[in-house]
Amino acid sequence: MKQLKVAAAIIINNGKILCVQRGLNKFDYISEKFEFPGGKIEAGELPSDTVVREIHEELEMNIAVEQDFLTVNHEYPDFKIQMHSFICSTPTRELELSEHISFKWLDVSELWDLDWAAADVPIVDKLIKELDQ
Ligand SMILES: Nc1nc2c([nH]c(=O)n2[C@H]2C[C@H](O)[C@@H](COP(=O)(O)OP(=O)(O)OP(=O)(O)O)O2)c(=O)[nH]1
Repeated sequence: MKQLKVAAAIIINNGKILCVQRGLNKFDYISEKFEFPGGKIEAGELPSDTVVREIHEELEMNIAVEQDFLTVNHEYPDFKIQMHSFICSTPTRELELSEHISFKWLDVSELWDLDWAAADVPIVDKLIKELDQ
């Protein structure tokens, strides 16, 4: 089975977390799901560099990586992913959507209002455990 290596950014600005929605996809289990922005790690690239590059490409946003958060291994029906996630900061909430169909800036307590890609569920759980007080 194909194994993807992905890096994703949990971008926090004034306590709100950026959540982005994927468009229609050939795999119904990721189609229109919410996720953290990011993408595939290129050969020789550090995962923390992947998130800075991808967030600039996809959202025209400049972020700073603050800390390693969680690495998730998830098996979808057609492929496996290993996803590294990082807590990141950004000086402004300005962004330009190019690959996603919507976005929301949410408090951690609101994260479960969204329909997340399955691989993101452990990240959302950990954010709620660590940040919701
Ligand atoms: N970026 C990102 N991808 C995620 C998350 N959760 C999750 O299951 N994925 C999956 C969806 C994709 O299959 C893969 C990420 O690859 P990608 O962003 O390059 O997406 P893609 O397959 O649409 O891209 P491409 O082949 O068109 O370049 O990981 C997440 O939180 N962020």
